Amino acid sequence: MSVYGLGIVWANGHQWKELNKLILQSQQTATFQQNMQQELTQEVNELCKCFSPDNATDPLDCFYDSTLNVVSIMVFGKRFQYNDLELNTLRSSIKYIFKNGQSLGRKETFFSWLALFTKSQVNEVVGEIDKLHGFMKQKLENHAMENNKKLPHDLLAAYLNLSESERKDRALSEENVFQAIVDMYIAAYDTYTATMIMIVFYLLKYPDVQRKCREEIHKVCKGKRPVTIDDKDKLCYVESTIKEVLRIAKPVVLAIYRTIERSITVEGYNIPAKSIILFDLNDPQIDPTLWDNPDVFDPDRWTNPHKNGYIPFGLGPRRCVGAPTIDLTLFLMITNILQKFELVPEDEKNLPMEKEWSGIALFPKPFKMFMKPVDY
Ligand code: HEM
Repeated sequence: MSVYGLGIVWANGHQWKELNKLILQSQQTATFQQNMQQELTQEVNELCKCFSPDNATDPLDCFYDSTLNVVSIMVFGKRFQYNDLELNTLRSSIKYIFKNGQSLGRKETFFSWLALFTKSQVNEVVGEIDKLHGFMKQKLENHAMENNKKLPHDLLAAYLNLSESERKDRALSEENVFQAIVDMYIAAYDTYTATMIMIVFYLLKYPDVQRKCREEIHKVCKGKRPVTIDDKDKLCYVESTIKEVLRIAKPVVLAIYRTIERSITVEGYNIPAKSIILFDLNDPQIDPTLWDNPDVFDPDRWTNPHKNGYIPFGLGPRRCVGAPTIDLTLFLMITNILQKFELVPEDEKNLPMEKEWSGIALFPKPFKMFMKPVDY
């Protein structure tokens, strides 16, 4: 199988536009959001079972599995059980590709990558991608049999809902869509995991912020009902806390690189055509001309909405294609965890602010934590 030029991340022009439209549209239906909410409620319950009130646990592995499940809900409409065979297959393939072949789709990087790896290693990555395409094909066939075309609540259903002629377009061929799905898993793997872990880290580091979040949740969601999408506007302090972590901790620092077609001049510097541009998403988020005391973690700063300088998901047409859902997902995951559990660090004196760079995202240094049930 050749994977050159397939998928969304390394595509341009018509192919990129069509895949971007399909993925964004699939997230916009009310049925998508309802299904997301339903599946995430289960996801939170299962994720919390990985933790205990008495034994401290490192959250990393569970959070990686949870990331795979978030993308699986978006794509297939369903999460997997943590011990499910299908999740094991997905995990091992994504991990392998992530470690060994992130830039496989791009020809020039593919060749420099080839120089570093033997032919059999290259074949192995392509083999893993091939396996994933087979997995997607099976899922697509199952979806077609389930006949849920009328109310699509995931990407595969939205794809099946396209007309015959739309699917004849090469940009929306099965193998292109399957590779875009692989791209989604790869794009989410470190970014979403690092973001969840970072939010939890700040809640451990700032127990007063955690307490205020929980108080707000209990006040708004009187009784034991789970937090829902409709509560989003009412839980302003939790929303502000999530935003403030994304601003100050910048789990994802760099946008994906772009090339420019024509030469341009920026502040007196000439940038020639075909230059590769990589911009730093962190800089505007801590720019003292845009933010008061930018180095201070202060969720209350969001009481006055900020328009400029907040770009954790990138900007422009190539902004993160998962962003509309991720905003919702982070909210539902964090609120539903905090509603039921107090997050307690194993050692509160050992939560250093230094971060570890994975090559894609910034993670806190490893830590362990307890989850203690709270009365509500
Ligand atoms: C909190 C979690 C996430 C953060 C902070 C994040 C951030 C980003 C950023 C900064 C970019 C580059 C944007 C640019 O170049 O301007 C990006 C691209 C992308 N993200 Fe995310 N992302 C997250 C989660 C996800 C998830 C869950 C998915 C998949 C479902 C996803 C799919 C993608 C894809 C496919 C691209 C490439 C888009 C393109 O090439 O047009 N991301 N993301």
